[in-house]
Parts: sequence; structure tokens; C-alpha cells
Amino acid sequence: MHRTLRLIGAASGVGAQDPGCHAGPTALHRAHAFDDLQRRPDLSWGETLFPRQALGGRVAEVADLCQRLAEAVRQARERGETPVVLGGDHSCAIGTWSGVRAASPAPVGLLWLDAHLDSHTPESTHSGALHGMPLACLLGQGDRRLVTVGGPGPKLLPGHVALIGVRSYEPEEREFLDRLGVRVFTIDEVRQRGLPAVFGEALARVRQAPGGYGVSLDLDVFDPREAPGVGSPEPAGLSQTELMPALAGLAGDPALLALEVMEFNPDRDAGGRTAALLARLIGAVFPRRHGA
Ligand SMILES: NC(=[NH2+])NCCC[C@H](N)C(=O)O
Repeated sequence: MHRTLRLIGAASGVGAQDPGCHAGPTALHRAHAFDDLQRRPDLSWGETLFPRQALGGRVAEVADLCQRLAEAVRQARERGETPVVLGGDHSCAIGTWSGVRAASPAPVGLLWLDAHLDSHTPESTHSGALHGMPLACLLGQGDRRLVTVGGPGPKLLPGHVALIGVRSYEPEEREFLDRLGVRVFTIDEVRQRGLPAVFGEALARVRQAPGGYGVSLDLDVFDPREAPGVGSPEPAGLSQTELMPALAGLAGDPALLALEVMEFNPDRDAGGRTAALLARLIGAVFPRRHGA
């Protein structure tokens, strides 16, 4: 059975220091790089969600957006569709995975591809930026308004989570993840062992979750020379030559519940390279099947 892909825009930069990612989904909707994707009969662009202002601060605005995103993602899953969420800053991940979890009868795993750990709490953050906190929130730690999006309780169990590509973080968030037992594959480990070995090990871990798993991809996991259009670029990332084949290996996996691609910042996307990469990436994970 071929599932319908449901694109959902999360047009928020409220969680970031540079709010430019808010324009990401609208820019992609119009980008020529997305023309072929949008013509696919098995893909439909659903809604794009925008933050509501004057809710009394950033946490309230992010919580409100994530609540609506969780609902849209949950409904898509319950219709038997595969949600593909396009950000937007990475704080929106709280909505995506709370929605996936709400639609699943059993715990779900998450593969987190990112230059950062995004695992601060309000107490540990250095910047105060909410896009530095979503993974901690999904693991049950953080501002109550964010932790309870989509229902009470942690949305992920540490043993079902793995991060790949990490190269920029503060010590407190690393200690937090190590304490919980979340597996972090830094870029140094990728360089030592090669991406195929690391990706395989990370995937095996997240696939242990009985409810299936998802992929949260922050575009800054790529080297900024290949993906310049991101909110927080960090040098020395993964190349497309490395990561695309690994992602293509997920194609057709019935346990893959949803994908999100976050932190696209069109203001910085010199030559439209990042939008084109993003379109290729969706095509690699969800190739168009014959007849679909
Ligand atoms: N989703 C992101 N781009 N996160 C970047 C976070 C950077 C830094 N660790 C912070 O907490 O501010």
C-alpha cells in the first residue's frame, strides 16, 4: 500500500535567535525546486501553520503553535498518511513528535540528525532560545507548557533516541542526554567509523521502539557549503554524498512514521541550493512508486 505524503508547514521562527526560518515553508511552496514534488499525485500539501502573536510571550507562542501542529500531525497519521513537516525553527519538533506519539498505541523512536543537541532546559540554556530545547521537552524536561503539548508525560523514551552529526553544544545538554542514556553520535565518531556504520547503529536503536520511528532532520547537519540556507550554520558537517544514500535506505520502511526537515532559512539560501537539497531529500526518503 502506498501512503499519501502530507506536507505540513510550520512557519515559525519564534524559537530561534534569528527568526528567518519563519519564511521557510512559504518559500518552499513557491520554489521551483518543489515543482516536481508538488505535482506528485501521492503528495498533498496540507496546511501551513503560523504563530499567533500576543499570547503573552515566546513560550506561549511556541506551545500554541506546537499544539496545533501536533493535532495536524496526529490527524494525518490517523488517516493513514505520512506527515512530512517543513520548518520553521526546530522548536516545532515538539509539535511533530507529540502528534506522532498521540496517534501511536506504543512508544515511538526518533532519529535526530543535527549539528546541535537541542537538549537544554530553561535552567541550563545559555542563549534562552527555545529551538535549543525541543529534544529535552520531548524527553519530559522543560517548561510545563511545552512538555505537555499533545498530552501529559514524556513523548520519547531515551533508549529509543539517537542523534547523528553533532558538533556544537554546551556541556549541560550533553550531560543531560548522557545521564538519560540517549546515544549521541558526534561528527568525530562519524569521521572515525564512517556514516554507514553509525547510521546503521542509530537506526537499529530507534527501531527498537515498538510503535515505529521518525526522523527529525535539521538542515544544519549538512555542511553549510552544501546547505547554506539554515538558521544556525556550523562548519564541517555531513555531505550529501554521505547522507543521501543513508536516507534513501529508509525508503519503503513501513516502520517510518513521519519525517520533519527543519531550520530552512530562505534569506541565507544562496542560489537556492538548500531548497533543492530539501526537495531531493524528500524524494530520496519517499521515492515515487511506479503507478503512484
Ligand atoms: N535548532 C537549532 N539551530 N539549535 C541551535 C542551538 C544552539 C545553542 N546550543 C543554543 O541553545 O542556543
